[in-house]
Amino acid sequence: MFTVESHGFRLLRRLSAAVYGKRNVGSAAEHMGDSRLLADDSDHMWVGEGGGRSGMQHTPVMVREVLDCLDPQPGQVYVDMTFGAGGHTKAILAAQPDTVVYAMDRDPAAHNMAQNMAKQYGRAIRPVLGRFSELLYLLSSQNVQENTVDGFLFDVGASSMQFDQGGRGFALSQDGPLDMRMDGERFGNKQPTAADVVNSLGEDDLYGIIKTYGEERHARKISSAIVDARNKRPITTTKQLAGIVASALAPPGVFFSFDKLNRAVHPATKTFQALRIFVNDELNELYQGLQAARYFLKPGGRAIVITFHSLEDRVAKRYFQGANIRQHGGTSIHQKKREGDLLKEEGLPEVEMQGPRKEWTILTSKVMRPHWAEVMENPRARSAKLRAAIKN
Ligand SMILES: C[S@@+](CC[C@H](N)C(=O)[O-])C[C@H]1O[C@@H](n2cnc3c(N)ncnc32)[C@H](O)[C@@H]1O
Repeated sequence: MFTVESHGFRLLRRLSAAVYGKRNVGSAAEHMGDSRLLADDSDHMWVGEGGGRSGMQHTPVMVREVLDCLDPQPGQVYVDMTFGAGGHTKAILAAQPDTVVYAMDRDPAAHNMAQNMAKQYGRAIRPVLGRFSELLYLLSSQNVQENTVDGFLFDVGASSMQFDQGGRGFALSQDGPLDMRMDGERFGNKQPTAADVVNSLGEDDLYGIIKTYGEERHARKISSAIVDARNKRPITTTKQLAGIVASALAPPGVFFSFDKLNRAVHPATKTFQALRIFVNDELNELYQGLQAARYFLKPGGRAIVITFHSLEDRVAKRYFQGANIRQHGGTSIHQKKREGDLLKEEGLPEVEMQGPRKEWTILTSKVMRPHWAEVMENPRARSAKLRAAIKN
């Protein structure tokens, strides 16, 4: 299982160091464009991707529920931790124009959008470029003090804009360099790409990533197929990887699962998701972001987290419950055993437990899901889960 400060985190740091020292695998820029192996190379937006047609702007999810939970009041201060295309930020400002929203995103393209939007909204939008894990530094350097913010919103994962640009390497539906970094540009060539991961890590590590972050039951077959393929030539494109995974699992053209909306799921969907989560260290980022948000929230301030994946949801749920995120709770004994075997913890410091006084009052005793009408309108919303809590 994913554990904060876990195997995955250390593996990523090790790989970063290796990439920083020497780029010895085909870089994402060496785009070779092999589409032969992909079972279907039509311009179809596969399940698990942005959920809209190419070129579409990101449609914000669960806007009404976000506003109900935040309940914005005049003079309040919010942090939109995942600005994206600014849909939620705009909704907050439309509901209550007399507020200030710090609009944060790690992706420089999203940050540019925030800067452009700020030109229309003036001081109501304050763009911030960076990661959740940098929040303490970033907000402090804008003179935001401890216990002063009224609300934080996390709408995690990747945006439709990220999926829609083949050149960024997130999408199964479009050929492009196998990159997947949300903020690769910020760190030059030092941060590992998905191509670095599939070409450099050992088979067991690949298995661990695909199994853990993709919750993929065919992880062993896939990791072995990746290693076989890369021994012939480096894996550098999204279509190449999608084809390798599809060929490992089924004859080309055969899709054996369907989503809730009865749409075919590409066999490589979970592998792509796993690589994206790993490359961007998404689970550790969320956990660190929640901790930093707590520091800045006023007592009575609210934190809202929208997730699209059970592992992310588990981080939010357990964090609000005050559980020790490094402990394996809330899963079956078999899952605990599998997860424990998969990623063994190494004596790292314990995360602080909630003391006798609860740190959060949970607003969503039952996780909130989007209304079916929203899902019909915006299929990307189908797996969204919203949790909200008040800082005590
Ligand atoms: C689902 S989109 C958010 C969409 C947005 N709510 C809207 O309405 O347009 C998620 C965004 O969060 C950003 N993001 C993901 N992880 C992040 C992190 N650790 N730190 C900062 N931004 C992050 C991504 O770059 C992406 O733009």
